[in-house]
Amino acid sequence: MKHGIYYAYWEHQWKANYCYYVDKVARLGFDVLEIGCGSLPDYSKEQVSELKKHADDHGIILSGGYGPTANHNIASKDPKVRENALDWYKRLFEKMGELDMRMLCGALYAYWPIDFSNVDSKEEEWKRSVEGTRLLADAAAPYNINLGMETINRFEEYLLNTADECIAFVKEVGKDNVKIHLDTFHMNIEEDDIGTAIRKAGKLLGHLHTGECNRKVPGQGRIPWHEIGQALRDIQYDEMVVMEPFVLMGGEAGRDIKIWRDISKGASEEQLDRDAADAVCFQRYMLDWNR
Ligand SMILES: O=C(CO)[C@@H](O)[C@H](O)[C@H](O)CO
Ligand SMILES: [Mn+2]
Repeated sequence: MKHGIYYAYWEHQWKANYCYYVDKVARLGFDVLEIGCGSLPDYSKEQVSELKKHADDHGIILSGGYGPTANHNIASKDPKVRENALDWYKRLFEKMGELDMRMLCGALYAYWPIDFSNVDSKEEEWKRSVEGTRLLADAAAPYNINLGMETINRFEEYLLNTADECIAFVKEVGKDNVKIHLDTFHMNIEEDDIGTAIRKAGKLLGHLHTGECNRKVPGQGRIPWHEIGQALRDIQYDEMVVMEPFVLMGGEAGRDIKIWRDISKGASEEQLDRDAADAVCFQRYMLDWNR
């Protein structure tokens, strides 16, 4: 099991200087840095090789998170949008390949966060999404990239809210590199039983995000970590566990994640760092059955 953190814990925008965060997370005791992929297709050769060198020098694995914008919606009603989205993802996969990135996760089956004033019937959306995801999977396969279909709560998404829905979706897509991606924050809202959801996902679970009920770092809240650790052991989960805390107001991230108060309580960067370092120790202890 590899333990990671999403860079946006420290940031307000959906892009950043990832070299800085590679250095930081290596120092704090992580194995993985998850980066926001929105800016990657436009990276120059130099930017790619600089980031790759940082990651290699620090022994950090990079994974990719992406909340697709509406113009990157692979399930859009508009065929032109779907076509442009696929082209954009192809450029992304090429860059991810150069960076040795093997996981892209998020609401890749549609876009995020959803504008609920403009939704189609779930059945129609699902059908287009299955087709679009198959195309994405075929484009990602030559680079050995797995796609994590993130199961997201009802206030942000409407296609995949529960593990059951994600299992059905991934099975229908039927591509080896399309995996289930669960997130403890969303599961806390939607699942009857978090352990059961993980066990049902079983070998199809390809990625896991962690965070408390209010998106603080693991260990500062009331998510049932013992139950999750037991379920991960039951399915012998051996992929990445990436914490995704969000505690800062403002910017694109504050708006999309809906942070309307300073959850960090004015924490300095040093304090955020200490909390992350404590959280990764906690997460290894609670979840890593193979440690
Ligand atoms: O859990 C979420 C959203 O609530 C994320 O994983 C999201 O997809 C990512 O933050 C976008 O970059
Ligand atoms: Mn998540």
